[in-house]
Amino acid sequence: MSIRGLGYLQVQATDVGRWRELAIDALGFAEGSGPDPEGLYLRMDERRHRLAVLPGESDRVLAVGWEVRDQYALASVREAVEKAGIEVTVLSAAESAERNVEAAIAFTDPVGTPVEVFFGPVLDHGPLRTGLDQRFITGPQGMGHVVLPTPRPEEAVAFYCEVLGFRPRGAMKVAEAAGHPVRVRFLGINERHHSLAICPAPHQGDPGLVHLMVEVDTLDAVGRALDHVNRLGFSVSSTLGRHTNDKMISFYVRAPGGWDIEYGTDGLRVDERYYTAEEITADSYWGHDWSGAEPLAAFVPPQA
Ligand SMILES: Cc1ccc(O)c(O)c1CC[C@@H]1C(=O)CC[C@]2(C)C(=O)CC[C@@H]12
Ligand SMILES: [Fe+2]
Repeated sequence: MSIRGLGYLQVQATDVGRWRELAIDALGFAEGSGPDPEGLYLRMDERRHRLAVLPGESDRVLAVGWEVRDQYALASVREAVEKAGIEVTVLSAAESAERNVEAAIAFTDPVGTPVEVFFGPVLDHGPLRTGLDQRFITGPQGMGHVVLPTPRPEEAVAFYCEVLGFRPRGAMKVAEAAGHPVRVRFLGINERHHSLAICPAPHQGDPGLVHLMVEVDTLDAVGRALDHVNRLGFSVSSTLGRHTNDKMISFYVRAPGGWDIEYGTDGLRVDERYYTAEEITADSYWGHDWSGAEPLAAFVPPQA
């Protein structure tokens, strides 16, 4: 169908100051612009912002923003989502302006994730000063990928593939339940290997994210980011490693709020003419040692 890529992510955070240290001082995002003077708006490219961190009482995802080509594509997505029995709201002109897009719709996916679909991002043509002299790999591959936790992964995968037009890009067995394999499933919508992964998890609640992956153009930038992350006292959830499916060399850092940012380089570009969905049996060729990770909030029971 017509979704082109991950366009933006909006999260709510209890500690925006610490977020600023992570995103700007350690990972080299550029400061962007947006409507909330207390908000942190992070620029990766010519968009005014890609990641918005807004102050609030809890740490949670506010919107996963998927981009479509134009108003006609937006209308067709709206129709498909409504036909699937999901209520859709059209964002007001003011709400669209806040997101720096011409128009957007909002709905909740079948497993509880707040989703927005938009077209017409407003650009900032001023110079982009990233902190590590890096370029973020965005453009036709979108801003990166998100991994969503859910106790009902099959439902989520069916919705994203059958209603929104994502395509399966392989899987990895992570557990067995009642003799049946439980899999993380990777879903793609453009040349990026996956723009979305659905991760089986005990509950859907806050923060509602496992990680956001962003990609940069050089291994040196990834290395420098890792140095800054360590220097500034952030917890490294997974050491540097190379994934077996998207071939990305990345590390994972714990963001304030109990989910991770994956920071990588050298990701595969999928050619749909030849691609078939494969099952990987290891997450990485080397590295990616998760043994030092604090548990992800999505895997800690809500009452704990
Ligand atoms: C396996 C894999 C391939 C490509 C990726 O971009 C990627 O993030 C992953 C790892 C997915 C997943 C995760 O993020 C949370 C912790 C998980 C569930 C594991 O413990 C193994 C796979 C991991
Ligand atoms: Fe990832």
